[in-house]
Amino acid sequence: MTNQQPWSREEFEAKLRDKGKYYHIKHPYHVLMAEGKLNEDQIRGWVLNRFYYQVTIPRKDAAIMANCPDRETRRMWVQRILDHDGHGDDPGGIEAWIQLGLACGLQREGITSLRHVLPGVRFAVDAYYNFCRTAPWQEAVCSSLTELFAPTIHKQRLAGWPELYPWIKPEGLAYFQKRVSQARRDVEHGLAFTLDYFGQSRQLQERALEILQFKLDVLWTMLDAMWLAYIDNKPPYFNIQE
Ligand SMILES: O=C(O)c1cc(C(=O)O)c2c(n1)C(=O)C(=O)c1cc(C(=O)O)[nH]c1-2
Repeated sequence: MTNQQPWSREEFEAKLRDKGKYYHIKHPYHVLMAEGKLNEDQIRGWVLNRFYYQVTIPRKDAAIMANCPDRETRRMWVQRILDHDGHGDDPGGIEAWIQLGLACGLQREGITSLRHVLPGVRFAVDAYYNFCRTAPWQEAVCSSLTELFAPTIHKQRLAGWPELYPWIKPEGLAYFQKRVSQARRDVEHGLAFTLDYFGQSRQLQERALEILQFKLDVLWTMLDAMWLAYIDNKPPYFNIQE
């Protein structure tokens, strides 16, 4: 418990943004990816595993809505579900991610079956889902704020991949293009809400930083599991003789 004065809105925002130094853009797996040093299987492994994150996002957003009695917030939040699941003529982000997989030479069924998802990735993503399902909805809103840092990583892939990974069909990159503006819009709402709600006391502000760190841990841990499996070639049970 702290009885200290809350940080000013600007100071609080700066502290949230400073968490960007722990974003998964800095993880060695992403660093290799951005340098064009991943082989085809390492890119495919990432796409297959990240698919579990993609399909879980609209489920966690639906859980947040179910917990949220505020109609105005729900009216904003529902857009996130539509972005990923699609609506009307828009096939949505999950389908766009499948198209990325196909552009990398994967089969649709291999992606959607989730059979290539590593246990460590599953546990990390499930931890995010369960947090959003069980935490107060205000905390769940705050946990989406890693999206503050997402446009940079999407733009990095859009700029780099065509030259670094010419074997990936360029139409597969449409997901990243879409997310640049969608993440900006999401974060405008999520950040304003967090600054207002968690800005009420120093204790709440510190809680917001803790929640953001938890989410950074989720993203980092997903890549740790992928590193062990696809860079070190030590997937679970690799040393067990049948
Ligand atoms: O490719 C990425 O590095 C990345 C990161 C994140 C993120 O920071 O959580 C998201 C996404 N992509 C993304 O595409 C996405 O739709 C998304 C939703 C959320 C969220 O927490 O609600 N994060 C992210």
